[in-house]
Amino acid sequence: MTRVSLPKRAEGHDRPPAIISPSILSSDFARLADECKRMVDLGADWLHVDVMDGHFVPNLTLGAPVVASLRKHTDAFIDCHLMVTNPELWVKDFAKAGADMYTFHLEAAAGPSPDDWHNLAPDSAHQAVVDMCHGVKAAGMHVGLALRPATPVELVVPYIEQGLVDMVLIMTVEPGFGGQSFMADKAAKAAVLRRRFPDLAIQVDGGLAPSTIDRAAAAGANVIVAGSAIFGATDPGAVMRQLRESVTTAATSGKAPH
Ligand SMILES: O=C(CO)[C@H](O)[C@H](O)COP(=O)(O)O
Repeated sequence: MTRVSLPKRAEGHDRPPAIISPSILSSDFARLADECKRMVDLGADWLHVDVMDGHFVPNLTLGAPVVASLRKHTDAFIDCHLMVTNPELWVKDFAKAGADMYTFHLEAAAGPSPDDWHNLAPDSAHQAVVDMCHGVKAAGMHVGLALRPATPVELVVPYIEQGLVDMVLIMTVEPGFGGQSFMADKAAKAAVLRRRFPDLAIQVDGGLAPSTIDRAAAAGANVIVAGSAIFGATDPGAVMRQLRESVTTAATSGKAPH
């Protein structure tokens, strides 16, 4: 059983509520527990933990032991983004550490070779990805499926249709580093999913800020990850309120996602 349920779409809204998930990649790791508490006190819904293995992406961050330490200091929903090859290796460790969401990359789960995802058919589910989804669920976490900027969004549809996925993460920068520029055309992928799946949690990650959020909100994203824009602000609470307001306004505008 997952520890916390995902919030549901309210009547009159065209998507589930806004969820703001500050990326701790931009925090002071030496003061991680305090930084996370500060974010939650200022209005963060989730805490986004970027796990990088130096292989799937050219950067190294942290693993399950850090999540386990953090869990001792917070009850907040811990939203883990695994930018790793072989994501199946770490499912049990992250579940034991207290992670709530385990988001892995379709490209990493599709097969042993980094290019295997090119062979996925858009209209059928691939067994390795299905097995990953079942494994994460069985371990008691929510299932997130992430896409690199170049990966077509249609590839995730079969897994959503089969009820295997709780959230899709659309990367709006090349994964690996905080502080990059937002790719607006990648945010538009959210509209493809939102038109078909009004209740799906759709996360966007990379370059989100008050200056870019409207594009992601118009496309139908509701889970917003932001690192540098929140941690680098003099008033992080105000930034989180702006991000939330943009998503809520778009969700009740009656306009089709675009
Ligand atoms: O996944 C990530 C990088 O791979 C980060 O979560 C993301 O880039 C957030 O940082 P910023 O908001 O500064 O772009």
